[in-house]
Amino acid sequence: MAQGLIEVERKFLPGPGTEERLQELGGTLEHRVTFRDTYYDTPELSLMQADHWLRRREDSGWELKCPGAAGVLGPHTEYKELTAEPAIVAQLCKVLGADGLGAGDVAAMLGPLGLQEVASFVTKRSAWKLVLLGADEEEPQLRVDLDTADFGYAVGEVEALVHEEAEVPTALEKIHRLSSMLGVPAQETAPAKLIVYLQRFRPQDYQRLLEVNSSRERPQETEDPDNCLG
Ligand SMILES: Cc1ncc(C[n+]2csc(CCOP(=O)(O)OP(=O)(O)OP(=O)(O)O)c2C)c(N)n1
Ligand SMILES: [Mg+2]
Repeated sequence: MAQGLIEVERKFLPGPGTEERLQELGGTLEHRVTFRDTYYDTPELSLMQADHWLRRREDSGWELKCPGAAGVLGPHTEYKELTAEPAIVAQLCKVLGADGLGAGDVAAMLGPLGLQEVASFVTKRSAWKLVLLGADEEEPQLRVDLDTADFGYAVGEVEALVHEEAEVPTALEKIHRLSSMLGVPAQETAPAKLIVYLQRFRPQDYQRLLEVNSSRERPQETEDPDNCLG
């Protein structure tokens, strides 16, 4: 993946007819894949509390999701995805206030930054792609992932990857249009697999995150010092 793409997505609860509906809408199944994600944070969950999400996906490496301009306002989310290890380490140092601690690959920095495993689970995913009828061929196609985690939670996401903030409104319009064609209720949101994992297996951590989220306000025009856009 190119460095620093912006992932705009909306999660939903899939039903038994979701795959059939995707086919009716002209969607094609790209692949079915199984992977393990392991998430890392400090014991106080400093990254998650700052809306940063560090994980290693088996066979594809490290990724850090950092908040984009829209954050988690509304039924969609917007995150910048860092996959180059030097960029991930630099952002981790910035968020954790460890500037000057050094550089290195992510694995080598886990100990010095006090990061440890907080969750690990396997996901079975069917990955679909779809171009909405009438859409300009230059415009990004949509992806729909239908995931089932090994602890029994199923969630779908309609997603677009864009290069610039200016492309986000168009992507969002398409995401909402496709979600509605899939029968997703306008205001429906579904929690991420990791959030459900924490709720079930690390309830104290989950509670800690809830408290931060309920007190966090992310007005769209306010600059966030930890934002990794730009
Ligand atoms: C309502 C709400 N949703 C998401 C978040 C942020 N968040 C929670 S966990 C989390 C990290 C996991 O993101 P997710 O999209 O669930 O991962 P996955 O679909 O497996 O990976 P992909 O293949 O798409 O890269 C985020 C960003 C939040 N703070 N609040
Ligand atoms: Mg996702």
